[in-house]
Amino acid sequence: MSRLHKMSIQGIRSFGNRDQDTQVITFFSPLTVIVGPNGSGKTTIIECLKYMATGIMPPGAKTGGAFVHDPKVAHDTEVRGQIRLLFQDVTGHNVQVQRTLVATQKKTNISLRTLEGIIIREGINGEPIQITSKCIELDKEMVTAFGVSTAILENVIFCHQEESNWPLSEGKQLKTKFDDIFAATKYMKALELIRKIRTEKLQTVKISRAEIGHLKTYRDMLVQKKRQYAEIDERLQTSKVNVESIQLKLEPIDSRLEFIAKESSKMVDFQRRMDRLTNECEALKKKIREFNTIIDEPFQGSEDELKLLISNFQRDQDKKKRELQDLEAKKLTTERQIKKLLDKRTSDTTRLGGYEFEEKTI
Ligand SMILES: Nc1ncnc2c1ncn2[C@@H]1O[C@H](COP(=O)(O)OP(=O)(O)OP(=O)(O)O)[C@@H](O)[C@H]1O
Repeated sequence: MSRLHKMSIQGIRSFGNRDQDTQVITFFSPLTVIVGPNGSGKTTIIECLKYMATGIMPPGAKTGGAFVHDPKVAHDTEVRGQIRLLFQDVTGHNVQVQRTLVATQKKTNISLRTLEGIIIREGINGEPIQITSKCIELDKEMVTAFGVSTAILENVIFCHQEESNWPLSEGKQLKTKFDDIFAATKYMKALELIRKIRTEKLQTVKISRAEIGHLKTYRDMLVQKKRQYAEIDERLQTSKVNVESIQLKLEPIDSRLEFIAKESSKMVDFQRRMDRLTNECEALKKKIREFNTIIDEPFQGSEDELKLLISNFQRDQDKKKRELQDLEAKKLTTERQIKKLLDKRTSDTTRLGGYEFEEKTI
């Protein structure tokens, strides 16, 4: 449970803005009674507590600057109102908060501005940790520290005396207050949102169920495909083993086939040679037959004797060729001599003709 310890007020309503005007209120447990004559500042203390806890100023304070000590009363153009509160938060740690307001006297009115607040917390070892915080964040921090909602702080705990009769007000107003206090509006909105989200989620569930149905079919198909794949893979592995053993068996067959191919190629060459030789043989046989028709008396001797005979024949032929060549050379020489003699006879005949002509003319 949170608990108030002390609060100092300076420059708020009737509390002056000088240092010596600062008032410190110490709160007692379980009860603190604030007693004083009218206008002495009892309501101001409650307003200060409410402002510190919630950041909510009394009605009209923002526009008129009536919450801060009046600059006219202080005979100054600017008055700084400062409240400090020391309390124990719901976790049992001491927290010190400071909020500052500045009221400036303008020509016709007073303007009000809020300075950044300060929170000082106790660290793990009791050392103070200071955090400067923007007003809105400070308000949230205070709600957390007090462990009480803003609506309860505003309408129940620090309720302004002029508004304290709200439990006796009309039904609608009363409902609004209760809605505020119990944050019913938020709950209604939250419920509405939950219903909306539920509908959406139900729709999603419906779609998801349909998808699950499809996915189950796909999963079954996948399982079946996987099984088929495993079977095929197993068959493939067996086939691979078979292929390997067949390849091993094929190796000698391959080398045998290679050998056969080489032999076959040799055979083809041999066949070609044989064909060629057969043709040559046939041609020779034909020639022999032709020779046999020419030869009246076939040679009866051995091959060597024939070869010798042929060699002698050729030698005779060569000799005769040489004799023929000699004779032809002689013939040529004789022909040249004849030609010379004929030429000489022609010239002699011509000369003789000339002599005969001379003789006749003489
Ligand atoms: N802006 C201001 N500057 C200076 N003094 C102010 C300012 N606003 C209000 N006051 C003074 O503060 C006092 C009001 O104090 P408060 O209402 O807290 O007294 P109270 O003790 O609650 O009185 P009551 O018993 O009548 O409710 C008045 O005396 C008023 O003149």
